[in-house]
Amino acid sequence: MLDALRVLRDTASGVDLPADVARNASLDIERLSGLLKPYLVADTLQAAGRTPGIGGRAHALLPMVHVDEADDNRLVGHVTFGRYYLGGFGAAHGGAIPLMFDEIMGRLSNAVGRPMARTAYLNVNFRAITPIDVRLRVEVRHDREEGRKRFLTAALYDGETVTADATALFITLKPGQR
Ligand SMILES: CCCCC/C=C\C/C=C\C/C=C\C/C=C\CCCC(=O)SCCNC(=O)CCNC(=O)[C@H](O)C(C)(C)COP(=O)(O)OP(=O)(O)OC[C@H]1O[C@@H](n2cnc3c(N)ncnc32)[C@H](O)[C@@H]1OP(=O)(O)O
Repeated sequence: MLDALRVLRDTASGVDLPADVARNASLDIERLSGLLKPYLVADTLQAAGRTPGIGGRAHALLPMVHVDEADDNRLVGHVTFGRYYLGGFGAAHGGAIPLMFDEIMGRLSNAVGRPMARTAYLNVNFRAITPIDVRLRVEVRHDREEGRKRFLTAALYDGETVTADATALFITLKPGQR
């Protein structure tokens, strides 16, 4: 369902509709919302964002990063920002890129049984335009750990060009910390 929703999101972002088609589409989307509403649950029970086995953690907002290689301290994956993430002139929105970094760096930070950590900072440099609808490579490194602090770095590549890179600090939550 989320795959279909992603396709809808990209398609809806890319069209310019006549009014009658827009009205009919709105009615269909409202009908779908009505179909799902009886299944709303507490946020601690929802599938979205809490299902690691499903692409993008089943989180509808997240760009889908496919992991190609990973070990305890390094991850290589690929991502394609669809039309939904367009900022302008063929480039991904500058907010979508930190979103992707936070997610994939967070995933490596929390991997291999490391206890849950939260992002304390995420610094992103935009080095070149990040094109939409192009398969990009993302590389993440877990560089070092100092007590509760985990330092990670990441870069996003279009071919050999680094389009953005990031440094992040994740802090391990204390027992009982929410
Ligand atoms: C949203 C959570 C998602 C969870 C998903 C759940 C289930 C899904 C299943 C699997 C998950 C798999 C992957 C997850 C993928 C992505 C994860 C995304 C993560 C996020 O997107 S998460 C949301 C954004 N994030 C926040 O919402 C943080 C708000 N904030 C806080 O919750 C606190 O702020 C906290 C806990 C960070 C620290 O608070 P604290 O009280 O525990 O610790 P304290 O402040 O003492 O800091 C200890 C030492 O870190 C230094 N320090 C702290 N902050 C610093 C900074 N900014 N710069 C430089 N140094 C800093 C201090 O200076 C001190 O250093 P020292 O010990 O040397 O004095």
